Amino acid sequence: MFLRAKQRLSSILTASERATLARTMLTDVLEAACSAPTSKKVAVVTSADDVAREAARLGAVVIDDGGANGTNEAIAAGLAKVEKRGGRLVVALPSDVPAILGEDVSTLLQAAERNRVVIVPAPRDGGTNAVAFTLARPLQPCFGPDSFARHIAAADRLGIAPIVCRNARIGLDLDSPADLFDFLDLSTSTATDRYLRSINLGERRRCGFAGYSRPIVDVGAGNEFDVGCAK
Ligand SMILES: Nc1nc2c(ncn2[C@@H]2O[C@H](COP(=O)(O)OP(=O)(O)OP(=O)(O)O)[C@@H](O)[C@H]2O)c(=O)[nH]1
Ligand SMILES: O=C(O)[C@H](O)COP(=O)(O)O
Repeated sequence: MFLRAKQRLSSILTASERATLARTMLTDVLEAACSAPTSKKVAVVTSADDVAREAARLGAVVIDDGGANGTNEAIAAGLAKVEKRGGRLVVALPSDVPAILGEDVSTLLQAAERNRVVIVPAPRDGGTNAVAFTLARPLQPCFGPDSFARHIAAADRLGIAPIVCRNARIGLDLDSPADLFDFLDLSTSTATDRYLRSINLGERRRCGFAGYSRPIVDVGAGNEFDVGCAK
């Protein structure tokens, strides 16, 4: 439910602004996923009616996650239904990475086609912002604290050396005020950028959120490739 989303932004956004941001980010992520030349179908996994309505309006298939408790249960519910409908290759994305481009989704699908498991790290917190894999050898979703390391271990359990795709657009999930400012600095042509500027977020930055510094978590060496940032 959009109104329950993005609680970590409560210090800088009102409840209504957080709900609008969540809905707007979903629009950007779905637009990118639907525009990816190699993606066949886009599904949104949710049990929230407002999210389901918005996803359907944006042309996505809606999969009811049966009230899943958290990302991992939701992804598992979604994968089960995608497989039943004949799905073969999937990219699992959160809805809070609005800088993502259609070509990024295609890159993940093509890499998963070749290598069977692709992991996109969230460099700021050791998390994971996307995984792609074949349903013949599905990767266990391990989202949560230190999920990047846990996804690497899950690929290892499959006997697969995953591709680590370090993509600055997908790697920026909007959880904190600093993430919002970093996102605005990308100056993307997204609905999320237009929305954040429409509520003068930059002004709030000047009123006391300046000077944010952020540690970068080293995701370690490996079978990696870098994708540049959006402009
Ligand atoms: N279907 C489903 N998706 C989820 C769930 N939890 C997280 N997600 C997805 O994962 C993304 C990233 O999760 P979070 O960063 O924790 O998003 P959030 O819960 O709105 O953020 P906070 O309230 O600040 O923790 C969300 O934008 C959703 O797309 C869930 O319980 N069910
Ligand atoms: O690794 C994860 O679970 C994702 O990056 C989401 O993490 P977050 O809840 O901190 O956004």
